[in-house]
Amino acid sequence: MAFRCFSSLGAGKNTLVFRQLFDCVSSTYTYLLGDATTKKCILIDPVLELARRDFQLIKELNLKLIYAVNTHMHADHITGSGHLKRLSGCKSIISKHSGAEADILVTEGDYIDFGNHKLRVLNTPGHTNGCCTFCFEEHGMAFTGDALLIRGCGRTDFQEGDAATLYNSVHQKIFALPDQTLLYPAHDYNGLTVTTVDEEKRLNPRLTKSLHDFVHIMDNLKLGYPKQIDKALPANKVCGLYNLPEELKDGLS
Ligand SMILES: N[C@@H](CCC(=O)N[C@@H](CSS)C(=O)NCC(=O)O)C(=O)O
Ligand SMILES: [Fe+2]
Repeated sequence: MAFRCFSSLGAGKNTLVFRQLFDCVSSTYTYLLGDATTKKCILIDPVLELARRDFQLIKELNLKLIYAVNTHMHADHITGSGHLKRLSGCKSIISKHSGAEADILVTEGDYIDFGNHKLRVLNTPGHTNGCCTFCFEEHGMAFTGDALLIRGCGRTDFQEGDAATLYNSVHQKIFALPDQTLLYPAHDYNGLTVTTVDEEKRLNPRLTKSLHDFVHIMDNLKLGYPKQIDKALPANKVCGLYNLPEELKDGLS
């Protein structure tokens, strides 16, 4: 399977290991965040079919995976969390409002620690009830899941989607972050990799509108359902290990 990989070190802090990884099938970004000093690392939004790729990279970088974190219960792909738990012994994390099982359930104000670094959890519902944005204040970064996409946002026509709730989440939580905050989404369908709070406040074609107009836009997107939704939702409710396709069961034990 082909995939793109982008990598960089965090500005001015040589203890951060950061990789943006991509799944071409679902256009999902997986983020590897590691602490070079303690070797502890986490993955945000891993994809089942690429869990071995991610684990191999972690081993090559001499890191130890401690958490597989999901920004929400994904509808378009099966999370790699369950497989990574088996491969590495890490723990899974998701919002307590997601309706999904995980080893650790988080909510607003909680922190996800990895070595000398930590992410602050913001609840940003609207695409789903359990959508979180993870703020990495030390490096001016935030991982927005499907709440905010680059020049777009998560759809609100299934799971517990609610356009007004999403609008308020973005305006009150994500747009309240410093303007230069780098925003990393869970997907991009146009080849873009990162944006900023300032860019989206000025240029997002949906979220620059009034609440009324935003709701109208979201009610009329007319998107096709994600191709993998029927297998992804039941699997992701239990960390990705339910009803796995036969070909993916090989090598999991
Ligand atoms: N074609 C893809 C699904 C695309 C899609 O619905 N993406 C979601 C995020 S994954 S739940 C979304 O919210 N999109 C918003 C948009 O404006 O595109 C597939 O078949 O998997
Ligand atoms: Fe989603």
